[in-house]
Amino acid sequence: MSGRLASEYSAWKKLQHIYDSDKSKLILKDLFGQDPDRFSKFSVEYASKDGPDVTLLLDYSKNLITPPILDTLLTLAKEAEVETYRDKMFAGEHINTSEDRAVLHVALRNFNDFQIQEAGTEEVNSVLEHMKEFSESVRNGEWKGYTGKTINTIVNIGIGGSDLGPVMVIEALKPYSKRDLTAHFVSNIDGTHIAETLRECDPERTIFIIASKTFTTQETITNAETAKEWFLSSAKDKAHVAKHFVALSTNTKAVTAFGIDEKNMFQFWDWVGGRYSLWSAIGLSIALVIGFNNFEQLLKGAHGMDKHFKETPLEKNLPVLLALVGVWYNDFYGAQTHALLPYDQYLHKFADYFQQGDMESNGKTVTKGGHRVNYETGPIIWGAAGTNGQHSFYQLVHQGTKLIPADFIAPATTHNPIRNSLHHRILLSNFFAQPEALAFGKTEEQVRKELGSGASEALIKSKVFEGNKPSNSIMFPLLTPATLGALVALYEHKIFTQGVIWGINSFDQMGVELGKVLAKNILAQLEKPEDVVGHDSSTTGLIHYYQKYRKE
Ligand SMILES: O=P(O)(O)OC[C@H]1O[C@](O)(CO)[C@@H](O)[C@@H]1O
Repeated sequence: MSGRLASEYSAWKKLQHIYDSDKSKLILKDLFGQDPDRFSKFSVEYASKDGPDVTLLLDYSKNLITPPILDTLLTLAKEAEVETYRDKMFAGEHINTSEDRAVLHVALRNFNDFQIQEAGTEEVNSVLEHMKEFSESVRNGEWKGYTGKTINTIVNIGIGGSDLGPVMVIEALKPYSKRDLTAHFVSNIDGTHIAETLRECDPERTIFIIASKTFTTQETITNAETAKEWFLSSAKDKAHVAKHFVALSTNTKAVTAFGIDEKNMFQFWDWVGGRYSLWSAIGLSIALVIGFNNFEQLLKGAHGMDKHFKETPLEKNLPVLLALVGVWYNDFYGAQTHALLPYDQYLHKFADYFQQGDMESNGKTVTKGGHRVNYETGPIIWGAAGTNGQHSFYQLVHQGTKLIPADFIAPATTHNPIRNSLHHRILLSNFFAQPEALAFGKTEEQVRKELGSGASEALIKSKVFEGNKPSNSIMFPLLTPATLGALVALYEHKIFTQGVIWGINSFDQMGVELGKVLAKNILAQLEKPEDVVGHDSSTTGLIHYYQKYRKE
């Protein structure tokens, strides 16, 4: 984040040299064969120092690295001043330089621990208190709708960071949820999303949570207005809006202009990036569904990981290690993607969440200093919950031509130990087997032996697994709120570390602006064919096609 080109660091040059000269020697089978202690050398167990008990095991031994490569990667982190920039972030320095903002999602889960100087941080606790009061009164039935009935449905209307975090966490922490409170999430501007959701809502028993940092996002404001119209078609009196609409935002003026009472507004601050906001008022739907105490556990779990990131030497620092092995594949092996593969159905939205978290943060081409990078930055993030992925895209991961580094994530125990944990044992056997198969493969010799003499050469070749595909494995005892908090913070800090190394600003998102501006212009031209001006022939042709069929 210094804005320097990563390729100028001497450690970067050394890594390139090692890659060029040693690549063919980096064979996992051999590396494990040569060193029986490889697992203990390349794994770290994290244990929270205070707060709720969280332990996490990171096994990064199945990576194409040796001790000298890891040392050089650590030197790279030092040269890029990861520690300095980390400390600047925690101190509230304006490391989001393009927007001149601090980056302080860590202050949302700080519980007065680190000293952070930035306007607004002193208000964090009172917003948490407001969230507590509100969520408890809805959950215990004190909060009543306009006809005096209790609330049984919440609808969060938000998009991107004002949607994905709460969706992911509520899915992940379902075992802790109040089962008689239904949560819906409306994000897409496609009217289908809100229409289908409203079909399932009773206006007398529904609260709409309008979640938007800026309160100007077209999708969110349009969906919120539609929800208000729908609500008022039953409630009639605008005064009832106060019982059914709340806002999560930094923009008081726009919230009140929309018609939401300021006392029903939950504030946050410009130093909370959208994709880092689930810990803020944006987490209100989480607190409503799992209860405030569990929400607080989530925050405390994340704080434990913040402490670890801030205080642990780089060589034992989980986010740093994940970041460094990621850089190794992304920048030297030319890997284009990184798969997140949780073997936990509750984490089925984890990859979706970190698609925004990682790709909106690190999908940049210029450094903070304005130079075009001459290396790869953020990887394409994707994934699905195991074992579903195995029956879909793992074929390519095992035998395709691409190198796909992956993180396998699993809890040692399950919230649903049905049939004496039979399902979980089968799930975990797959979780253990897949990284093993990827790393060690299956040789032609083994295949020949298995198939016997009559097998065709083509069949033999098709059954070979080249192996040597790297992965990390992350395990924890059980997916609790605090563990999830730590896990999410782990990835947040990984993204931060990579951003610092690549010299980019991980905290703006200029790349989403152009499309928004063009869409606004096009919206004004959709009425009549003669209005469609200033476009290329393809765009004009597409709009004309639409105009031929439009009905309204
Ligand atoms: O919370 P807001 O201001 O409605 O923004 C929603 C999302 O839009 C973006 O600005 C761009 O997609 C995201 O960064 C953000 O999470």
